[in-house]
Amino acid sequence: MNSKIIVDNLNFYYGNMKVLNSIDISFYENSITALIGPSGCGKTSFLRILNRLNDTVSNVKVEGNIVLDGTDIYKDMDPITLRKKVGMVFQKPNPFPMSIYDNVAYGPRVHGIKKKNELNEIVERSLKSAFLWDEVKDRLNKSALSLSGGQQQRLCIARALAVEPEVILMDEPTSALDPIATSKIEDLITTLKENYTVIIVTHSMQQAARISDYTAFFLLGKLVEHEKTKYIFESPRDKRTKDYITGMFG
Ligand SMILES: Nc1ncnc2c1ncn2[C@@H]1O[C@H](COP(=O)(O)OP(=O)(O)OP(=O)(O)O)[C@@H](O)[C@H]1O
Repeated sequence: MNSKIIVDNLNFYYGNMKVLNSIDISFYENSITALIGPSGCGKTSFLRILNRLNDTVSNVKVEGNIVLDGTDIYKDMDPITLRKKVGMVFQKPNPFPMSIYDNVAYGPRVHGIKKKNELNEIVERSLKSAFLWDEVKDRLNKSALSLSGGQQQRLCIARALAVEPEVILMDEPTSALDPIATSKIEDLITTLKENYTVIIVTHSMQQAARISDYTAFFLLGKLVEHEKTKYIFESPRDKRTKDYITGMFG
């Protein structure tokens, strides 16, 4: 079990407000980790720290070390390189207002790929990996906004995959979707771990239990427990974890 990302003694502040407190956690290669916890406990802030999305927010402070494959992502890596390695999928599907093809080709073009046949190959491969190819192969030049919500979210996953990241962050990627679309995305996430390290924020205990290998329970800015998902759900060590997953609070 190789650690892909090691977070060591992370503190995070919005202004004077400390929202993450002494977080130590590792994320393992080819595994899915679910981040769970009540609203406001800092899950989204934590996820955004992992690809430096908070860089643009004023008055924030990050303390501690976050190391990706041996390199500190704040001290020794620029955000562009980081975001190529660490992709993100958001809660609400957010395709760009352009064609399906151009959405997927966007990242590779930004990174300098111009040859049509190379782009065609990346678009097809990414859409296939996102389980969307068969549904859109005959209308690649149609607007991405013409797709259903579930298709749009799979397109956003294809867009993230197109730059060949190593880690994929997902912030409640199914919360805006119906059960059928959710189930498709869950199947897709499960296949992604063959090639990627996946970290997903979810409010659904069932989803965490269904798809993740590891679960991390956050409460009031602290990491209470991080274990194999099976242990978190069958025999949590901490009473607060047990209370949360059994619906006693949160
Ligand atoms: N841009 C911001 N500026 C100031 N405070 C913020 C900002 N974003 C979040 N916060 C605060 O930081 C804390 C953690 O928020 P965060 O969104 O990370 O929690 P969360 O666990 O993801 O919540 P939810 O499950 O509701 O999405 C909250 O108290 C929130 O109000």
